[in-house]
Amino acid sequence: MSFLAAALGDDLTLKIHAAKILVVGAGGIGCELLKNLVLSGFENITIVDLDTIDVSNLNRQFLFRSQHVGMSKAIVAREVALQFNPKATITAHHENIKTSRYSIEYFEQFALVLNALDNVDARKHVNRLCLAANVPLIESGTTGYLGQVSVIQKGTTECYECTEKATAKVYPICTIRSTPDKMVHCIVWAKECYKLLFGKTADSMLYEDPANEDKSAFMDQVLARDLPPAEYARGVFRGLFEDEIQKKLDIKTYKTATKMPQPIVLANLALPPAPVANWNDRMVWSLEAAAQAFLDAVAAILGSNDDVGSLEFDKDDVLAMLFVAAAANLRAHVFQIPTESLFACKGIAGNIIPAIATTNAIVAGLQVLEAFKILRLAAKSASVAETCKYTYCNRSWDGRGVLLNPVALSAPNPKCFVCSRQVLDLALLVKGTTLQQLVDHVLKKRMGMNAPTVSIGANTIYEEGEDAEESLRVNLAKRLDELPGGGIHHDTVLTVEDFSQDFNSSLCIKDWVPPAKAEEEASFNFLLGPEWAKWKADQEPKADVTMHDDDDIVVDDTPGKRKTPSDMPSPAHKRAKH
Ligand SMILES: Nc1ncnc2c1ncn2[C@@H]1O[C@H](COP(=O)(O)OP(=O)(O)OP(=O)(O)O)[C@@H](O)[C@H]1O
Ligand SMILES: [Zn+2]
Repeated sequence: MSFLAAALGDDLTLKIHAAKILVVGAGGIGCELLKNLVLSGFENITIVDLDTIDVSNLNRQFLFRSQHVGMSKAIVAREVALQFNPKATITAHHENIKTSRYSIEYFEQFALVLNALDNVDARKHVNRLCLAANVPLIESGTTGYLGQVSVIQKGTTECYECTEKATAKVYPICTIRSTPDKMVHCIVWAKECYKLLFGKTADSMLYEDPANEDKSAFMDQVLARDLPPAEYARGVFRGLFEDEIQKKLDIKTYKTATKMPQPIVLANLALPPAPVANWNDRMVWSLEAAAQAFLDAVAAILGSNDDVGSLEFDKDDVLAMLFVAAAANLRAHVFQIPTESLFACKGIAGNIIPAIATTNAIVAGLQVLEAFKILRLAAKSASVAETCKYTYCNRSWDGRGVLLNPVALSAPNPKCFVCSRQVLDLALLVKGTTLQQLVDHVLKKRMGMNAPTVSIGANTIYEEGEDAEESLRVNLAKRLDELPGGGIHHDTVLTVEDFSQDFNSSLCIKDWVPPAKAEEEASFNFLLGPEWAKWKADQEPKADVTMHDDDDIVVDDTPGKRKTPSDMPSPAHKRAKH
């Protein structure tokens, strides 16, 4: 430590010892970061992580060993890091950083916050709390060989939400529903199938009105929920992989296809006796094994889960993954697409890019260097924006022969609805939208709010959080135009607030009829801010413009890690629902 003190100087060394810092996340980056911080002389650290240690973490989260599997990441990370410097005070919390106890006042006690997270949602939340508490935030992320570190300070630098974090992939809906030609299409379909059978059925892209005479052949089997699980599983199998495919062949849906789909006749399969769940997950199943896995998974999910009807796919849920891998493989058999192992399916389903320990180590090291710069500044007149850098790791040497690229931090985006509090246009079909959809899809999922309050003028129509008025929940089921206080119409300005994040914004509603096709009826479309501006600009008459992506869907398979600029699709790419 004395060499370090000589290198850093007494002044900075003292500041490092005294600084109270918060680390959010004790995963791949967090373990490296905590180790670095302790070895750099930081002695007052709080670490928060909601997760427990999984065996798959051990290859890169070096504070953890096999005896720790199942234990809290934050608590084990604390115990192991203390061994590097027993004098340090490390406080560990096995909790979600979004819980109300981590309030703005809580954040105010820290000199610095360092993020080591893996999802955009938690990053947005910490971003808002750091802005509200006026504490500098050192943000980080890695995706395979790519990684970046940036520093956020209220009012002087870009915040985490000044630029759109656009990572969702877009697939044409007809490819998913009718003409898959890659395993990823089958997996997207299988995830929708999971929602159809075990989640919110009507929200699935595969759902069709049971009263519709032309509905797909599988709908009746899907809705026959009072059958015993094993019988139900066989019925759904026949509906999805035999009857529906045969029906489409009969009505010549595939007459121009180069490869004709082949229905799978369950009665003709010699199913293996052993349960497939015990097999090696790197093996590619035979058709019979995939069929058995499908039947087992459906029966097991129905038999073991009280939440059927509201389940959401999670790649780490063994039964959910078994179902998706089996359903995707069966569909791949039907469409003569090369099949994949459960392990490979999990990679595609979770959109996993393998984490690279070295990238995590580089990024965690860069975070500590930025922390040194911020502490050095404390008493001086220079600002974070002038001194700190946004640094990204390239995949290979760039034209100048560098792997690590430090660039100046950008100024706040004056159009940012978070740090510049701009009014945003929100276009949606007013008479086709409920308050619940607005709250779930726009306010929470898209705008990153945790406990939203919604008001029209002085009328609060909905609120969440501590002391929230429960009676307002009845408004969730109402259509926007039927809400109290005259309802929401074209050009109504809504105030949306989250007191826990010191966040507020105004949304100017634009009544918009999405040019949805029949397949899209079940999904909820909206355009927010720049997307609406682009939509309007695209409507201006132009010579010879081909609208090619009418029937695209956005597949929510966001890997959750922030990407480097070169890797980021443009915001317009994010929701190409034209
Ligand atoms: N809201 C949150 N509150 C606290 N910790 C969080 C929150 N969201 C994510 N984390 C933690 O951030 C860490 C991110 O680490 P990392 O990217 O290595 O993910 P992982 O879950 O360990 O690995 P993988 O996703 O590859 O299985 C995880 O330990 C995760 O539990
Ligand atoms: Zn911003």
